[in-house]
Amino acid sequence: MKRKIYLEMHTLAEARNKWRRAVQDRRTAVEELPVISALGRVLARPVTARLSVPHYHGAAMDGYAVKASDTFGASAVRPKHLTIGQQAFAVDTGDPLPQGTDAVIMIEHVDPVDAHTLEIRSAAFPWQHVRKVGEDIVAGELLLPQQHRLRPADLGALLAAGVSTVSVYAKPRVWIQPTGSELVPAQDAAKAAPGQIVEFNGTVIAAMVTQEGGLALLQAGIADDPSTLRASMQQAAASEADLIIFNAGSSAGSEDYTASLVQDLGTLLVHGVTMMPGKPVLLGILEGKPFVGLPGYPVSAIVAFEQFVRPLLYWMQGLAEPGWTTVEAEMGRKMPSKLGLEEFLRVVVGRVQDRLVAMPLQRGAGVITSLVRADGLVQIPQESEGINEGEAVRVRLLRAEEDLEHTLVMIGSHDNTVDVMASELKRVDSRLHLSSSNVGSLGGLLALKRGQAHCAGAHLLDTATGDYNRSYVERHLQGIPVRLVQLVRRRQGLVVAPGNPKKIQSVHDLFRPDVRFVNRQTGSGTRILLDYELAKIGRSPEGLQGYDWEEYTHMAVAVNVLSGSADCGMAIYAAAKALGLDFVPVCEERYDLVVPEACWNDAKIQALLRVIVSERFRRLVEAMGGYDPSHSGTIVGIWNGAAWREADDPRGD
Ligand SMILES: Nc1nc2c(c(=O)[nH]1)N[C@H]1C(S)=C(S)[C@@H](COP(=O)(O)OP(=O)(O)OC[C@H]3O[C@@H](n4cnc5c(N)ncnc54)[C@H](O)[C@@H]3O)O[C@H]1N2
Ligand code: MOO
Repeated sequence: MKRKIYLEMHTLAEARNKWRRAVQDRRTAVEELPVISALGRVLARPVTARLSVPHYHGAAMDGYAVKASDTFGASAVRPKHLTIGQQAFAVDTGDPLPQGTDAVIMIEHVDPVDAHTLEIRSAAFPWQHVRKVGEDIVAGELLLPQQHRLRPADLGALLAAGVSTVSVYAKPRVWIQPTGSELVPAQDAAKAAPGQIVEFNGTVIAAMVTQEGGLALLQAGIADDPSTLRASMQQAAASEADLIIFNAGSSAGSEDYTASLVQDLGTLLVHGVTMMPGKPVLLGILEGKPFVGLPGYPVSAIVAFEQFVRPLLYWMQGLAEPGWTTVEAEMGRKMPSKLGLEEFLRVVVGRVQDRLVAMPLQRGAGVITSLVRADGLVQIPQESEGINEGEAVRVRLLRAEEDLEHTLVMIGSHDNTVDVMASELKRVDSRLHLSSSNVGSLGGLLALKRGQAHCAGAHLLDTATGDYNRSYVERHLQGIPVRLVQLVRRRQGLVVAPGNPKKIQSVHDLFRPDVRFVNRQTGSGTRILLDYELAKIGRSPEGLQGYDWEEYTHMAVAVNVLSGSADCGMAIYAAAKALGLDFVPVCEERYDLVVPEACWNDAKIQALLRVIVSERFRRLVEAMGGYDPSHSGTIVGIWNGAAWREADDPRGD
């Protein structure tokens, strides 16, 4: 089969219009359902009431049923007497009115004179405290229109009106076919070899189908060779499914045959939309059934689903596509975007000092956790070259709007203890949510300067003093009062092969001719730390084998040690632990929370401070290894915007 490159690309608006024109009028079959199992379903026909409700005149209060005309003239000065059993009949709420009565007097408003007589001090008006026939529902009236989605109260009205079954649109049945020879089932995740990928998009897509009212028919992954794909497409087309989704194999790769097959077996409407993520999405009709090829990258698949599958699931049940909840926020960082591509940016959102701030997360379409962590999505129109820092943007929320009030925005350098903080905050108050965006330590300080975060995480070593963060605060936060709160001390050291075969004990050993080192990139905190350690022993990097070999992450350093390419490298303990390597501690660095004075009394910050001084937090952090939390929560400096004031009271007040 010939390799298929995109047909002409469509803009998102064009593609959505074309799709709407092609499939908007499709409806699923109509089925008859018992009312008790019809919650959330959409009526295919109007429903009229079979019975009136109530179907008899009934008492609306506990008391006595009377004929109103018998009570006329009663007053406080001229009370009237009624004979029980002849003029007044005891009734409870809901009882039918005895023959000849037309009103109820509440029990509180009658005075018994004797066993047979009541005294009343005011007249009853006709139909007082009576639920008349048909007060609620009149037999034959329209109870609910068609295309109405049933809610709990609707079910009650239907049953009361004598309607026990309803005609509803069948849930759209959605065939979901993950494709790719590299896929392995999730239960074999631990056995996946390089090049093999755990199949999870199928589950994500099925969950979205369920959430939007469809019925997911999730298939096991299949190899993406043309004959297997063709056979499974034919099977899907012949099935009971109303809509077919194939996942992956949508782009231009040599194994991406889906587009050609759809063209072969049906009609290809769209292949390629100027959106990101989701560009290679494919729309067509396969033997009369709508067909959507969702891209393989998980974020692309989700974004494309929202644009093309979600509306169809509603149309198929006769509903318009519902809108999204959006809020206006201020963009925390400049985000350039490609002209001609509609971009969907994942952001964290929180209210900082009365402004809603949106901070972008990772952009990669393969990063599923960017959607796990995101509070919202910002759509950058294709005619825009990006968003400037401080610009107002519309954010489509992925969480409830009121959650934003309980979101603590943390910006700066990431560390594993931040995750412990986040989960502990939730434990003490399930509403509290820590949203963090990793922009590096310095980026965090700059965000504080712009008032865009409740706190920042920083570990900036001043090589002149050996102290952390202070000189950087002095330089970058002039006029912005902040407090430095120690979060943890974190161990940095030499990652070595298991058993430390080269007996590397300290940075002195890095100069041995039999030791090959792997370094971190210039400007990284760890590189600054190494240089600092070398300076402390009076050595220049000269003669250190591998000093110029730069890797960009702690894990990349550790991987080189694991593979034997290097004998050691400098990294945090967690990186060594993750790969089962040994670790020779070299020094500890301080990781601080930088909290603006303006946020200090914010309830979320106070909750965070309580968490990090807790015994439980210390235990959890200690258990991870490589951390010293013994001074967590200590205020290590109070900066008034121009000068430092020392503080050793752990809570500062
Ligand atoms: N030369 C070009 N290459 C690519 C283009 C392009 O225009 N020209 N487009 C890129 C874009 S944009 C996207 S998005 C991806 C889409 O790729 P496919 O739809 O063809 O999917 P695969 O290549 O098979 O898979 C990509 C990637 O997705 C993950 N994946 C796939 N299936 C699953 C699954 N069931 N569960 C979890 N994860 C899955 C996996 O990481 C694959 O590696 O193409 C670019 N390439
Ligand atoms: O457009 Mo692809 O869907 O980003 O990665």
